[in-house]
Amino acid sequence: MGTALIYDEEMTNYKLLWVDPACKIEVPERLTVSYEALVKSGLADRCVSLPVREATDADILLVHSEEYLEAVKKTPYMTLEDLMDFCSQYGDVYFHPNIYHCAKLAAGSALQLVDSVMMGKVRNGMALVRPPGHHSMRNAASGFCVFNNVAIAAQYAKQKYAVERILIVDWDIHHGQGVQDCFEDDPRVLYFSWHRYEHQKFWPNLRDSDFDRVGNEKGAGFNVNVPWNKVGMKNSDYLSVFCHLFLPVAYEFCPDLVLVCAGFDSAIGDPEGEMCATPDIFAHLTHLLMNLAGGKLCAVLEGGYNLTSLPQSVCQTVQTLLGDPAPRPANLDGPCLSALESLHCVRSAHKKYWSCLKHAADLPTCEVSTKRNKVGEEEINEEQSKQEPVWRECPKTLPPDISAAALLPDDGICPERCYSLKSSEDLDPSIVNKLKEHILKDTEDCETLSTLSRLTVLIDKMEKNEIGSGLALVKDISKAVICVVQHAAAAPMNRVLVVYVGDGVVPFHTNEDGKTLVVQFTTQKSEEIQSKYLIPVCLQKDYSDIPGFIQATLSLLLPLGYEYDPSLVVVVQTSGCGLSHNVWQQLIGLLRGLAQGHTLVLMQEDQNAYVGPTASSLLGDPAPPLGPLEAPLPENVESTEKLRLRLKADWNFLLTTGNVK
Ligand SMILES: NCCCNCCCCCC(=O)CS
Ligand SMILES: [Zn+2]
Repeated sequence: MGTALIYDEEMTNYKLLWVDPACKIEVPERLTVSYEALVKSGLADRCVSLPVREATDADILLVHSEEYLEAVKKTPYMTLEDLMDFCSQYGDVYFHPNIYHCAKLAAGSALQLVDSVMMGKVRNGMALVRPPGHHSMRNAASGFCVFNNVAIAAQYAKQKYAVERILIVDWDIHHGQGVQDCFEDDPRVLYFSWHRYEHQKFWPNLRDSDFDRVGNEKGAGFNVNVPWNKVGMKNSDYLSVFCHLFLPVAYEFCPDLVLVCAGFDSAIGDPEGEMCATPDIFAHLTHLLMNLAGGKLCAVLEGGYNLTSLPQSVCQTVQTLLGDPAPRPANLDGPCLSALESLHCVRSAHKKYWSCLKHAADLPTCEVSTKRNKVGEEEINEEQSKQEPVWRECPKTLPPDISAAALLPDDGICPERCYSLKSSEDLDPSIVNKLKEHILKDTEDCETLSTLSRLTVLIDKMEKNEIGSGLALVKDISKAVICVVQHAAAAPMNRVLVVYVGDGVVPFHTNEDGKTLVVQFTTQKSEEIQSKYLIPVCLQKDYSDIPGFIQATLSLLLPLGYEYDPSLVVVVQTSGCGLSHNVWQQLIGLLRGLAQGHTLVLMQEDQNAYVGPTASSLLGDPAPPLGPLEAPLPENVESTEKLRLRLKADWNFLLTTGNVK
């Protein structure tokens, strides 16, 4: 199934007709540069182009009042001074004779996305629209927004498709107070928003945007606000909030549909956001949401005012929706202190509503710590913040010709869409000799020889990005792991993350050079941590505690993986670990966001039941939903938390609170 793209140049046919400094950044070129970038990069052609449509009165009345709609209907016939007068009753928004028409198209585009995703015509999609929507209220326009496109889409999905649970992720740099207002007592709509706040000094300057606004009555817990109290937030800050807050809560909620208020004023260079996250981060944010709701994701453009970073961010988002692997994230150095304080506050405000946060630290006793700068927190000095920010544009990556290769026993059936690495591949004698002297000293059995040499061929092709990912069923998994790790780690720049699922001794020791990082999910009690690079995640009894496994994956494995930033991810499943296919697919799907999607899965020969599910995830198919998650086993929460507290001295991404001590 494909990715929908909705765009119509009619939505560029309105603009600011008078002088208003607060509104001058919202220009038609925002849409044209974004769409042109999609065309130029070839991404538009890979999408399913859907036509726009006008939202009807009934659609708009799902969120807005009749009197507001009637008032907006009059604007096409207003004179210039009437229009200016009409705007003065609202904040930071302008009207134009054609904006009502465009606002109906913007809202209608979001509905087109919902229809095509819910009817299974496409897997996901993006709508490039203006005017944006997330600030507009039931009775008022606000912040360049006329109708609340995403809120209308959510109400529409509930009404027309009886969708039980909808997640709205608002990564725009402003708080979508219109969305919050619409759903704050609705437990069927979970709203995530981060936003520049600066202790209420930033627009829209609302007390209701702070972390303690968690929703009302039945909706308590279903409104999650992450205030950024400083500018200059970076990729690490955004990823930390996803790993330690948004994703654990989203997986517990288990939405049937994900809507994204895709504003890109949270990217570097934007005059409103003044943040430092680079456009490629949106590939990761999109990727991390794509294994929710069976991949049903509708992204609707909100803000984004830097005409260079906006198109780059839009391309990163659409390319990921199409299934291309995300680029390796550049220099992640961990969350800043201010971000950690915000994260700490939000997690403690929500710990009573979400079992995945039950263990979260309580608010710091001196609540003031979120109100003033911590001593020593470096201030972005004045002239530095005055300079025009520059960033390296992410190199255009074409997806590899072969997305996934399978290395199976000769009688194995290669899953469709997978390339089969047959044993007929002529064995390169140099590889064979190297293997003989290094690994296969004694045994001469040619089957192992053939398997191992094909594995090294596979790794070389992945390194050259000729093949994206691979799966192999092998007889002797220890030998295979040793061979793969040695071969992959040999190249100087390479780093290999080995995710070991199942008991048994890891068949090689990780030396302190950091070339390999092993994270082992095991049911055996772990003694002290041997090394920074061999991390035993101990899950009690078996792997039946799915919430516990997911919690460890999201808040331990993923942050470690992002900080380690491997060039290859090797996932090893030893037999009998009994992980359910769906959980296994979530694990593979999430890990695919690392190493530019270069994931190699090694399994014992007797596990060909996992071949299909593994291939599906390696090919970028969304993993099936797990269903709403119960509370993880207390002993698993405890052991994972203890491990995190022990490791956070070495790994910044494991921090979740401001008191970094
Ligand atoms: N009144 C002082 C100037 C503040 N500027 C606010 C502009 C609204 C931004 C809305 C937006 O970007 C939608 S995503
Ligand atoms: Zn915005």
